[in-house]
Amino acid sequence: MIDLARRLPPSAFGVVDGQLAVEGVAIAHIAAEVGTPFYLYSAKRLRENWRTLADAVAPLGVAVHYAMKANANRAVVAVLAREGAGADIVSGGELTRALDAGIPANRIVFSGVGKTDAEIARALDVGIRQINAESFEELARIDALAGARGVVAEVALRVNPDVDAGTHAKITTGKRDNKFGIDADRLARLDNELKVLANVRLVGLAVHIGSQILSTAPFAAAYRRMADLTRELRARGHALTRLDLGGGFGIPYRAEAGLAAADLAETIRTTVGDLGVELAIEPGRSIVGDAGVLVSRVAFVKDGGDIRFLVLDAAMNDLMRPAMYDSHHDVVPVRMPAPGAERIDYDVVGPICESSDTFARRRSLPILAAGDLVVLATAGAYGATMAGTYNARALVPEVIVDAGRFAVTRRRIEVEEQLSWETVPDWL
Ligand SMILES: Cc1ncc(COP(=O)(O)O)c(C=O)c1O
Ligand SMILES: N[C@@H](CCCC[NH3+])C(=O)O
Repeated sequence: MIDLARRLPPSAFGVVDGQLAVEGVAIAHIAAEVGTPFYLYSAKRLRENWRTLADAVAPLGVAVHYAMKANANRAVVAVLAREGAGADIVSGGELTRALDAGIPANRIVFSGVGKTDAEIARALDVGIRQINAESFEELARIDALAGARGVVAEVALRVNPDVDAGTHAKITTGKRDNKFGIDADRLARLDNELKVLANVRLVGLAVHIGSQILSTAPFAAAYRRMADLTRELRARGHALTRLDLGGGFGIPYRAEAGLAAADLAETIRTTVGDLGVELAIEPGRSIVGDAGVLVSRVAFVKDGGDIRFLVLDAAMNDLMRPAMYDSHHDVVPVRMPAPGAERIDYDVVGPICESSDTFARRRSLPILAAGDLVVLATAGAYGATMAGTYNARALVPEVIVDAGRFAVTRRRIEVEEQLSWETVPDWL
């Protein structure tokens, strides 16, 4: 129905009085109160995405651990916690945020190649469900820290299955030359390693091959590999009862189809469904991606001769993905153009002094003027969590809408406040 807004899910985004609205609330109204740029999330869409995935895998008994790195906003995680989400965390900070949102410790798993002693110790102290260890070195460290506490740590071993996920090179994680997990053919070492690690109980294996994967084939290959390895290790006497299948389920950023939850469920069923283990997945992007947009105002329309630049007040520090991965985000004007209105090509850029501060090149859009609002669509995942303060910019606010109400869930952190984070030593 909104022809410009292919990536704005109609259950959350619509047009009211010729203006883009979220859950019936005019985005221009929120922008007038909050100031631009800001992230805007729909609680309704978060719940919808959660239920679509959780319901699809429920018949297989799959636990869903939301990957906090995609969006760790307090209100966003609280919405998911109330839906019954567990969490996949990669830092002590994410542990704090997961617990704060009300996710029970026994539904939290901890991934990551470089966990610190303090992070492991805290995870053990609060009693999380499982640590996903990524190396034999980490296994030994967990053993020592668990021993010092008189507890036995439940650990899954993340395996690198050497599967090409067919995604962007910067977000692939399951190839042998990636830093993640232990090579499957080095698992033979486990038998001896575990003999001397009395404070670690190996409960299962874990895998995560990358992000924004749009076909089931790489998942099927990785999951089959995990099924084989689980059987092999069991045959060697390891009592494995769990298998963590990771996340990575791709969503549409342009015209492509996302990975359907039903297809994922079917892939899980046919590859690991009969393994007799507790299964889990770790979705991030597929839960929050299309539930959020970045709202920005046009600062200038600059005539650059051959190129017309749409200079926004949002920049790469607010939404890093285009600069980092050349990723596509639909740019959608908040005021709907008249049918048949003229369109021209713009390079959509931010104000930062880097050429990579470019959201889109040669993007066909209706004619826009300084002061107009636009949204960058599909920005709910890896948007605010990857934002920074480059060029001494403010950290942008985050706003959540639910059933016709909106609230600023993180306020803008102005540079004056950022100054208070730092001191100048008096001996300098
Ligand atoms: C271990 C782990 N689990 C889950 C995820 C979530 O991935 P996605 O947001 O693509 O679902 C990631 C990020 O790629 C990850 O590194
Ligand atoms: N940050 C990446 C995804 C990486 C996922 C983390 N393992 C993105 O925006 O697409």
